[in-house]
Amino acid sequence: MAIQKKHGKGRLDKWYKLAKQKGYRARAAFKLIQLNKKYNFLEKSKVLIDLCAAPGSWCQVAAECMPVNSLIVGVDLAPIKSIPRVITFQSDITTDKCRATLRGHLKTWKADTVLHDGAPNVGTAWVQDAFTQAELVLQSLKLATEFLIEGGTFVTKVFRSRDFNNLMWVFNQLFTKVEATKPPSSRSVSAEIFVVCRGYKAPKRVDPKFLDPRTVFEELPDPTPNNEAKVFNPEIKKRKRDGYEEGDYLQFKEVPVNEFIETTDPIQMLGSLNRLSFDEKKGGDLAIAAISKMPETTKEIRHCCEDLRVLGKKEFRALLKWRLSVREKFGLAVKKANENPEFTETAEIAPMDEEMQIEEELERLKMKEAGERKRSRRRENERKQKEIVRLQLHMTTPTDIGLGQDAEGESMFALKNVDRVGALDKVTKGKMNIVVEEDHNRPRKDIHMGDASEDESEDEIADRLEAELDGMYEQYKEKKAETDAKYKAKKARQEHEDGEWEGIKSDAESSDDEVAIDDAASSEDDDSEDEDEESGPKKLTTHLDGRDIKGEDGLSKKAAMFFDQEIFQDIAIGVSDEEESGGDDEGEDGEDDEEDEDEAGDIEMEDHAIKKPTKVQDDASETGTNDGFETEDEDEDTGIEIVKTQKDESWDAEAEPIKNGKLDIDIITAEAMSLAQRLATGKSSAKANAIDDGFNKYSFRDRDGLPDWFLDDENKHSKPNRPITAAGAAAIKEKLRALNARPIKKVREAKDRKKFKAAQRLEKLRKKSALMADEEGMTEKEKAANITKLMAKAGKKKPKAQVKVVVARGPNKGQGRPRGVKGRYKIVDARLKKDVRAQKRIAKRDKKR
Ligand SMILES: C[S@@+](CC[C@H](N)C(=O)[O-])C[C@H]1O[C@@H](n2cnc3c(N)ncnc32)[C@H](O)[C@@H]1O
Repeated sequence: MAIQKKHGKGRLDKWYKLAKQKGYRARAAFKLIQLNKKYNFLEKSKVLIDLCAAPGSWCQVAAECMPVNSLIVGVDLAPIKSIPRVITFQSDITTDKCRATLRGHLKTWKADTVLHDGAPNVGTAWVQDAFTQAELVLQSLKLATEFLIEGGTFVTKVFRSRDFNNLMWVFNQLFTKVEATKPPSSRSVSAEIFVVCRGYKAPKRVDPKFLDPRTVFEELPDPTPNNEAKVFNPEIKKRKRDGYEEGDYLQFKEVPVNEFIETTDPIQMLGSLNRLSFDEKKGGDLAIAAISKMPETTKEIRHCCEDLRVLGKKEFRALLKWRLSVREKFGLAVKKANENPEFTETAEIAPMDEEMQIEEELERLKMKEAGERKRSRRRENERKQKEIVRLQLHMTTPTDIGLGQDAEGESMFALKNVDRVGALDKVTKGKMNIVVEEDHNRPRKDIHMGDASEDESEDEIADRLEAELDGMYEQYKEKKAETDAKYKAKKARQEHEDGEWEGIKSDAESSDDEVAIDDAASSEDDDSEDEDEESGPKKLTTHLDGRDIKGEDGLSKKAAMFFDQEIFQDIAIGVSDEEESGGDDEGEDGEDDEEDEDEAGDIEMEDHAIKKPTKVQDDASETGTNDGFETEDEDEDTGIEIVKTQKDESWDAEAEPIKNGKLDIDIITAEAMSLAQRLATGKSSAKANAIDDGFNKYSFRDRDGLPDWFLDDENKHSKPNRPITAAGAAAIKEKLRALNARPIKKVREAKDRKKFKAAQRLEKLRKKSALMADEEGMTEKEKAANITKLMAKAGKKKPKAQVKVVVARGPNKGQGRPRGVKGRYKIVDARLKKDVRAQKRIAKRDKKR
């Protein structure tokens, strides 16, 4: 049974083995070691409390890392075998008795660090367990607030559950720096995460609500970005599960259109139905037939009735107007006020105009919709919780569920993720109070990104949705960067090349769940409020604006920078100029940034890059190092890479690229090689054709104002298909073969070392000869003979020191230098020596035969 359990969680992993080797009582030791490596809190601590310490591996680590004579106190429900330099006792950390015992041990001292690795036994009821664990965390925090010194550190394990954000918020209220991190030794399938809270603020009085699980983990009615701000709002009640109406299990709802005309609550109908049917068999035949024939019942109205769920404000308005006119024709009462009985009274007193009426109706619709959204969110949360349970049972992996890493598709389209962005960012930075203020003072659109605000115009809504989509895309990119090393590398390259990434990057970082958790505190929590105010959409706008900055020539900033390079000094840029210069200056700053090409006036080879002049590549092995050329990572999208040779200082766009019948440019893709070969034929038609080819559907794409996600997607899939000739492919193959044939770096370095040593020896020799030449007591002949001797000696290889082979014998064999052996020696096994000799003998005998 025990063995099974060990295998069950993959316990016999490297950390388990390492813990065994090092004598730690649990593999958990490495979690603390790794946390301490990152944050260095143990070395600075003199007093430490380890809550939930059994079997005691954290205490062992603390005893190793903390200064001698430190006080370490460990407590657990389970007994802890004694550990040198550590005081341990058995108690429940949620009890007063435990508190009193701790006080007894610490006397008047304060703890520099409080550790908590407590976990109730995680079984099948994971959701319940997670909650109890969260309660344990709060309990340990309570003890920490009592025993920690100002500036002290609290390290706790937390499970990534729905209470996680609430806990983070509380930590942020009590500590200056809070970071959540998962040490490498923590199993990836485990939902545990460690939160390191540094700089205890030691407030005079801690609001008991901060430490009361009932308030902290209270379920929120509306998981909008600022929901955590309402954690302590006593008015918030638990969410009610309403589910489907009794007996109503149909999701698609349809009623005959005449019911809509007759109803007194049309808004309710529009909000809850999917379709208004004109099918005469389904409703009052006559009424429907009459409605159908009316001129007011236009094609558009019929179309709107087909699917109410996809309608917008405008269509609803049209339907309501149409209903009124049909009612009028039927001689039914047409109330100017909202016909909902709820509002009838008000209508009589102060009749609203139609516009206001519609607005109000729409508002109600919106509220209803919001309710539905909430319900679907709740269903989604429940699904995730089930997934977590499945995860605990090893039926799934964390990436399958939304634990900070939604599946790609989900993260792209789950609007709620965007909602969380700002909230979590602010939660982790402890700025919830600021959010609350903003909530009061600002229009809702800044905060409730997911819900439409009443005052928003259609344009504003569109803008907001666009910004949300941009935000989601940034988030998606961040997540992708976390999991996809290739993507990360590409992004890093982009960042390196393009300072414009900065804004987006920080924005996205702050918007990412995981990143926010891991990096929140490290990214300096002192961010000013102003920075907080500049949330998502604003920064995104900055980014877009930044990209649109035009250079003097009307080029984009990036293109302008590119053409600022020396090699373009003499080249006039633009379509006409290009023609003037014979069409040779077709390069441009390729990579992925096709958007620049139009602005730069470069009409061709959009993916191709002309690199800044660098040195020749050829005699790299000669020089012994690869400093003969600049190493550039090849981007998958890069086309041509033209490297200016050292000799050819006068390289310019018009220089002849063919020398001795060979292309004197460094081309790294088959497409580019094919094109270059075509051009290198020197035929004017080839050049003209190449230019003509440049005028294709990809050349003049208008990308102004298009969102990043769209452009990135387009860049990925919509690119010109350039022909590759057999000769072009062969040339590239040959190039690569030659490149591969070059000695590897290590060999070149070894050769270099050899050369360097030879030069050193020569220098020594030169000095000695000079001394000898100056010596007075020697004849010239003697001097010459001596110098020749010196030179001969220097040229000789030093004989390799003999290695004495010693057979290991006796009880102490293999321990220390054998007696009577001087110089280099090698201990061999007697058996091995005999075997080797026997083999040699046999080989000799066979040879003789
Ligand atoms: C993961 S283990 C701790 C491992 C420990 N950090 C180490 O390095 O050896 C979790 C411990 O929490 C303890 N625990 C759970 N609830 C507790 C409570 N209310 N009071 C004290 N200890 C508790 C359990 O007894 C268990 O030994």
